[in-house]
Amino acid sequence: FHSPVFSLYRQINIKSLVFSAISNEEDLVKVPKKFKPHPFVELTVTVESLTNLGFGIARVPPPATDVAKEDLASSEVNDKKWVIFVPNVIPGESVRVRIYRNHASYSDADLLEILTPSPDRIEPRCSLATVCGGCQYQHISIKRQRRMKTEQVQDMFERIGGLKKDEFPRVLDTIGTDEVFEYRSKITPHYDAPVKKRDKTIIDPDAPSSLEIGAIGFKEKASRRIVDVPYCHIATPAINNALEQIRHDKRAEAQEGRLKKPKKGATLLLRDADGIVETNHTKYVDTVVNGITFRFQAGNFFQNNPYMLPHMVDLVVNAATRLSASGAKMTHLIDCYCGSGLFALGSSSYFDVCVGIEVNSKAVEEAKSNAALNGIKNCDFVSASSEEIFKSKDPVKVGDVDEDNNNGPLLVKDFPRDNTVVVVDPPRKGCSEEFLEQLDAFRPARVVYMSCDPATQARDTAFLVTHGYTIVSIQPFDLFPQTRHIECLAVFDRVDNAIEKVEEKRWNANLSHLN
Ligand SMILES: C[S@@+](CC[C@H](N)C(=O)[O-])C[C@H]1O[C@@H](n2cnc3c(N)ncnc32)[C@H](O)[C@@H]1O
Repeated sequence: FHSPVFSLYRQINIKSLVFSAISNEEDLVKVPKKFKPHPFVELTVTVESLTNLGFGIARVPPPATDVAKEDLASSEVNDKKWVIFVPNVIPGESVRVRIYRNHASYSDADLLEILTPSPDRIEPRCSLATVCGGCQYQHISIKRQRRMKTEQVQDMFERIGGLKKDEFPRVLDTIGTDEVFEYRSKITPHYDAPVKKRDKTIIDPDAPSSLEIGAIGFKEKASRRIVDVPYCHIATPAINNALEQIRHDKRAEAQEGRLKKPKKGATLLLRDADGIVETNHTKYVDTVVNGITFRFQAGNFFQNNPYMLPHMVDLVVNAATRLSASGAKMTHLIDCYCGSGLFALGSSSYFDVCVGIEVNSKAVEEAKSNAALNGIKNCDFVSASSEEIFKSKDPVKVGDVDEDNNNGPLLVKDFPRDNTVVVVDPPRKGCSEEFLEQLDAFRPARVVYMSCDPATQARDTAFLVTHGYTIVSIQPFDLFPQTRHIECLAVFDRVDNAIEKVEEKRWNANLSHLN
């Protein structure tokens, strides 16, 4: 197993550097030294779970000098156990590892040997899988990958969302398509600053030298170094067909002195839109999702798994269009963080009015053009931060409202809240408190929350639940098989009289505190 960092150290005789070599957990308990495994120590550990970055978590107990052996099982000692992160493992596996870096409260280790492999361990398809940071789970069966994703979401809603298991519906099984390789429609390989390559046959030191690009690929696991990736197994075949030529052309540009920024590294773009691979960020590409054509700049945000994408839109539409608990029909949709209009346009035929808001003005232009391109007249898009949506004094401009309901300008804050769904799909950092407070002040009948980071989604869930929303469903899905990434859709319905109920709960809590 390749070691990402400290490979130089590893070339030295490691054993000779370890002054108190510890061979396994049992020995560690006996070693009379200050607890913190020394770098280069080899240990046998059992993997308990995975971090959200896909590393295995193992813990070793403090040595016997710190704690009596009979107390080792106590929960207090459990808290004192030293945490070790190991790549390329599966919970339940017993593995042999070597520490290579100590942090204040945990260590990073290399995987040396798998002693008890998990029944879910499989041979990775890619020969770079243990090194390349692009995939974390190629050694795990897809069934187990998806089960782990469900468990991780459940854990985050309990731990970060502060919810008790019986206080919210069980997280649904992670769904995904059969395309678990060759699905990714955008990759962005990097290379570091090119180095000078001198022709060794020329003796003159001032003779011109050409530039040479080293690895072109993705960052190594737990390192900033780039791994050369000539073929990416999760990228679409069209991307892999183009990749060889693009790598060759870039290297030729460097050698012939044609690079635009010869002293810098760079990131390349390969965007596959329905089989055509675009490498220019500003060129427009077309892709069709559920019968709607989306035209956007190749470098702009667009969901990267065309196989899962139609299902993702269907999930949002199904959640958004259900009747409310009191039987009300949803007629108005607000798509916050709307990008080039995926959810607003994808849902538009089920609603009277849809409005999207997006901070990237280029994406808003695209969303408006996409509405026109598809003959959709009931959608408007606003270029502003989502925090502004309920403050907006600009009337919503949609064909049907202007022509048929000539009742004056329609502002978003005046949407009928009992018939309004707010879809949110924020970046990884989730929604700001300012946005959530406005959402709470508007109090739509339903919130449909799409997230690429269930940790921040769980945090925002805590806000919604304490502000009178109930969780209808939590559905993770596998947008990026073989990787640690989890996409998750959580649906919330407003509980009528919730404010009174929340106040009542707070009041009771205060009373019980007094008792
Ligand atoms: C995860 S993407 C979702 C885009 C779109 N829903 C889709 O699926 O194609 C998040 C989007 O939020 C936008 N964004 C980030 N912060 C924002 C903010 N404060 N207000 C509005 N949009 C924001 C980004 O530009 C990006 O387009």
